[in-house]
Amino acid sequence: MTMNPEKVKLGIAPIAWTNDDLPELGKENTFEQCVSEMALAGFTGSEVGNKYPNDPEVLKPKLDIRGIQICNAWFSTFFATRPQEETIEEFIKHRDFLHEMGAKVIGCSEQSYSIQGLDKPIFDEKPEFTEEEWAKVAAGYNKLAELAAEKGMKVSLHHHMGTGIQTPEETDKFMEMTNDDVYLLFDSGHMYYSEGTQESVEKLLTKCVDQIAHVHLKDVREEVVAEVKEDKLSFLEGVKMGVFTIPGDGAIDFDPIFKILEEADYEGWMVVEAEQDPAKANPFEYAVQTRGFIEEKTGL
Ligand SMILES: O=C1C[C@@H](O)[C@H](O)[C@@H](O)C1=O
Ligand SMILES: [Co+2]
Repeated sequence: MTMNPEKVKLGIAPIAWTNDDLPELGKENTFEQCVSEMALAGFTGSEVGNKYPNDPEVLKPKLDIRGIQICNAWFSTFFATRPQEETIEEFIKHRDFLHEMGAKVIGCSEQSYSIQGLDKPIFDEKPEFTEEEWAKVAAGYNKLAELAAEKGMKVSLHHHMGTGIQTPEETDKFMEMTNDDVYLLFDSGHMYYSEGTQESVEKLLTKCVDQIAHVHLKDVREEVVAEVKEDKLSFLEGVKMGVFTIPGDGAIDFDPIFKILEEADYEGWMVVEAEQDPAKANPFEYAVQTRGFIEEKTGL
């Protein structure tokens, strides 16, 4: 199976070098080492990490010289629990920064009541939204889509472990409740982690594929998921133990994932986002390994 390199671009996230959610992981890795190794491993896109210069005039030349483009950056929304204007105000700043950097997509996650950064068992205490909260979230994202369109950009929702939009049913509900200009950021690792089956990943992907604006590729180590469940561990404890890994190194079969995207004529970025402890999983070596895996599977 081959994917069209004119349509599908490959990026990698800085989270494997320095983890912004767990800053002690990879604190020794510098911004320049990170982006140099991304380029050396054969990637042309990156998301934005905390160590990246936040002035586009400083950041852009440092990426241009390495042949790297910014394709997205995480944005947290709080529509269920805070006044809409608060999220909107922050979103406009974020949108304008990404627009200046040349990105076309803004990947957002609804973080009201999220436990992803808390010391709570990830499989037992995820939030559930009331119908009233769902309505606020949907209205908020419809507004973000309009604001993104002002700059020719797309807003996309990242379904995420430990949030109110984690499972296939919740993701589906979100997509049904929002307008057609609200897109999905599909993350293979989060869907597999939530449901534990290849089938659920493929089913959601097939159902939503025409609404996907951005893809995060990550794999899952099933034996670590079992420990997380058994010992009632938090999301970040799971990350430290290696619940996520690079595509090709875990339980997920990526052949059907690439096939579904290709058959739907997916156009956009696929970003390897495999957060692990860099002391145990050398980020450059893992980047090179997964770049080879993706080339073998897709021809990209
Ligand atoms: O897109 C993501 C951003 C990270 O901060 C997050 O926790 C990770 O798991 C992810 O998928
Ligand atoms: Co992700």
